[in-house]
Amino acid sequence: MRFTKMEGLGNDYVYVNCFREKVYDPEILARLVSDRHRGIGGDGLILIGPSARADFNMDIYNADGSRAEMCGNGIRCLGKYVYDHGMTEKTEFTVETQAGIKRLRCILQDGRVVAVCVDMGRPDIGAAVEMAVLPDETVDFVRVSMGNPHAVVWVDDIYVCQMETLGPEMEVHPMFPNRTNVEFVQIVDEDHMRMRVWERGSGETFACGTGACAAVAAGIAAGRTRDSVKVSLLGGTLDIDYDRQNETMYMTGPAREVFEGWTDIY
Ligand SMILES: N[C@@H](CCC[C@H](N)C(=O)O)C(=O)O
Repeated sequence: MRFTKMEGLGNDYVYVNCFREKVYDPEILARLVSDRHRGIGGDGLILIGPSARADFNMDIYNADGSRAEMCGNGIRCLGKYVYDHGMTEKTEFTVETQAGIKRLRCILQDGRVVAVCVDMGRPDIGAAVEMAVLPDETVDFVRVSMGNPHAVVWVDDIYVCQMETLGPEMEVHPMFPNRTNVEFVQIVDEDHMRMRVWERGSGETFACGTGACAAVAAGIAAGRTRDSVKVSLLGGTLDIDYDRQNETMYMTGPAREVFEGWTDIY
C-alpha cells in the first residue's frame, strides 16, 4: 500500500489515496500505521476518496482506530495533497466529511500549496458546566461542537494545568458518551490564546484545528476575545476568524508533506 505522511503544525497523519488503493479495515489499519515504534507513526489515518456531493471525501480515524467526524489540520493537508499531486487544478474546492461539506482555499508559493484556509462551519456552543473529577475536585468547561466534540477548559497557564491527568479523565467521562477532545486554553489577550489539547483517541497532540476553532468560539461567547484570534499551539500558530454575518469559523494554517512510502501493512 502506498501512503503519504503529512503534518499540519505537528499534528501528523498517514494519508492513503483511495482513488488508487483499497483499504479493507480502516480501524485496524489506523492503529497499525499510527504506532510510532512498530508502524509509520502518526496521530491517525486519513483516507482520501471520491464523493458524490463534493470534489473529494475525507475519512479520519484516530490513532486508537476510532472514527472522527472532522479534522482541521488533516483537511488542510488533504487540500495540499490533492492540489500538489495534480488531482485538481482548482485552488478552491469542497471536501465531504462526517461533519458536512467543507470549502477549502489553497494558498500557493512557487506553484505549491503552503497554507490552506478552511470554512469550518458554525460552532455549536453549550453552557458552561462543572464536572466532578478525581480526587474530590471539579473542573469548569464549555462544551463546543465543531461537528466533533470539544470541552474547553480555561486555565491560567497551559504548562501547569494538569492536562496529563485531566485530559484522559475528561475524555472518557460519562458526561461524554462519545468521548471528547479537551482543550486547555490560556487567554493571552483579546487577540491571542495559548492552547494545549488532549485529543479523543490520540492523546496529547501538537495541535488541533477543530479544537482551536472551539476555543475561539468559547472565547467570543464569554466576551473574552475578539473575532480574529491567533491560537498558539505546541506545534505553531493558527489564525482563526469568526464571520459573524455567516456565523462561520475560518481556520488558516500551514500544511506539509513529510514523506511518501510503501508498506505491506494493509
Ligand atoms: N486533530 C484534529 C482532530 C482529530 C479528531 C479528533 N481527535 C476527534 O476524535 O474528534 C484537528 O486538527 O481538528
